Amino acid sequence: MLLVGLGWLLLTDFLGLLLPWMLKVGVDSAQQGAHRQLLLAAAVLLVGALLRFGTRLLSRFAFLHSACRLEIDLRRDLLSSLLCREGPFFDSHRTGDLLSRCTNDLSNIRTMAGFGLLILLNTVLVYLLTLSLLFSLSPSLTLLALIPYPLLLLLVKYLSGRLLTASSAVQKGLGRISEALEEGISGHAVIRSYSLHGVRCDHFEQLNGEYLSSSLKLAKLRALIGPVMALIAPISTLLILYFGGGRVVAGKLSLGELIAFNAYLMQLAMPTLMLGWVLSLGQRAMASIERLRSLLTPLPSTERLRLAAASTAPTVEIQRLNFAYDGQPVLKDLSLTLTAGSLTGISGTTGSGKSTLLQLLAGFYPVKPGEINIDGQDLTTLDPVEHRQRLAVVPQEGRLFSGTLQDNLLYGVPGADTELLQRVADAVCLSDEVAAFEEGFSTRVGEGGKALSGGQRQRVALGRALARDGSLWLLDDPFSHLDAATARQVWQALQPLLRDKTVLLVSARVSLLEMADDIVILDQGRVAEQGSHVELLALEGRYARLLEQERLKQELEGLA
Ligand SMILES: Nc1ncnc2c1ncn2[C@@H]1O[C@H](COP(=O)(O)OP(=O)(O)OP(=O)(O)O)[C@@H](O)[C@H]1O
Repeated sequence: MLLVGLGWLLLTDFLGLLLPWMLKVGVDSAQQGAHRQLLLAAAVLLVGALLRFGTRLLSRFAFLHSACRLEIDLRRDLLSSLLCREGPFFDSHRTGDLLSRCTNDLSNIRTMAGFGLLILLNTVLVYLLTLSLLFSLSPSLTLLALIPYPLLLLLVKYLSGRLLTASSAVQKGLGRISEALEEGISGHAVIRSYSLHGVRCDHFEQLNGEYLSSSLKLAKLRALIGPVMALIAPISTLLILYFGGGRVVAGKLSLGELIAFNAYLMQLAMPTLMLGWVLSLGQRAMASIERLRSLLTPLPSTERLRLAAASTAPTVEIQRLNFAYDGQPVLKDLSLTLTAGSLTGISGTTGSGKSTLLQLLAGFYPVKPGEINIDGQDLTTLDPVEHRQRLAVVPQEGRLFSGTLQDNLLYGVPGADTELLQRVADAVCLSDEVAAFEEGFSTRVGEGGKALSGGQRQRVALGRALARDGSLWLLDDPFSHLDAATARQVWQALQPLLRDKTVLLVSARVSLLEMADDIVILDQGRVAEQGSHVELLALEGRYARLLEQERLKQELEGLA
């Protein structure tokens, strides 16, 4: 597409050369009283102008078309690259900033790749073609006309550095504004309930102020470029008028040639002016490319093992697992074995590292070689995509996606039949509520599932995992939003379906762990107690206390 555009551009610029030449022929013919030649020159001029209109249109369309395709390709690569990133990446990048890169930065690159590139190539072509014609008309006059141009080059060099710095500052500011907007909109309920409307607006005002001052700085620089460059054309014209006029008087140059010379020189003026604009555009695009480069850099690929039998329940061995966020230790020397097809329950104090353990098993954060083995294979050597294909993960806040209940329940198995949908809904005790919705499974859940209750959201997230039918289940407190009776009912309905799976269930409600083959109580990243329900009761330790507390709480709630 670019090559086609370049072809049309070349034709446009060739036709551009014809026009001043016809002016020369016309003026010289008029001076000699050759009426027919004058008419012919005028006719060629008219046809040339019309043709140029067409070729210019086609060249622009081709360049803009290719830029749009580039933007689409880059956006697709960006999303695909973002979705491959692990937990640490998302911990260190803000959503608003990432959104700004996927919108504002891409738009800067598209503008440069479309109009910017068109103007740049046009400038090069016009300069090459026009200069060769100018030289053929009068080499000495051409050299005179070019006197101011080295000044232009120096100016371009000086301004480009300053423009790049100013553009980066503007784009960073835009990233901060997007971030504040994103947080303001998604956190609107908290902001209003804490009456922080004024505070947030003041903060936004401050960010806007910073953005304004960096934008003004950039605008001043950009405003300066055009007028400074516009000075160059008149200097050249002045020199040509004085020295060229002298030659016409001396009879060394025809009037037509002087007029054509000046017209060609004028043709250089526009691209020269546009060069300033392209320069600032180019610097903005360079700053954007820099911001996108880190996101688009492919992750280092290591030779990963293919899974032997991903569909059978695996045995997971955790050996002396240590993990820290930013140097802050969370899991310390943790060792645990989940035998194939067993149910392991985990409870413990808040912040003891339960969710972290699940995230590590899902491969969201890197672990050291040998710390986690699945079916005897080191997790760090496994193909992450294949590893995740056997997972059924229910995170603490099971995020739903805009769409219908059906879309969400079958999210992991698009295109599955409605029979599966009904089975899944039955298994997570959601069928009665779905039947009560006017539109049944076609009910829209709203952004993030906000049209559903917390308990319904959790059951949809459970159903989504069930439909996926993984062999390693990682459940992170999936019943926390359900009342004790419903939680027990859902868990009892679910258990028979998980019989041949390896399941790790984190639950703050220890009573749900009674049926587990192995129960682990975590405390500050270490195993505080481990055993079966009977063994831990006999121990009369933390587990027994937690169970008793829960029983008393339920009795009190019952009395109330
Ligand atoms: N992405 C993160 N970046 C930095 N620190 C984190 C991150 N996620 C968790 N932590 C910290 O790690 C510790 C363990 O958190 P984790 O969520 O694993 O605990 P938990 O046992 O699941 O807690 P809860 O029962 O409250 O859900 C906490 O101190 C928490 O502040």
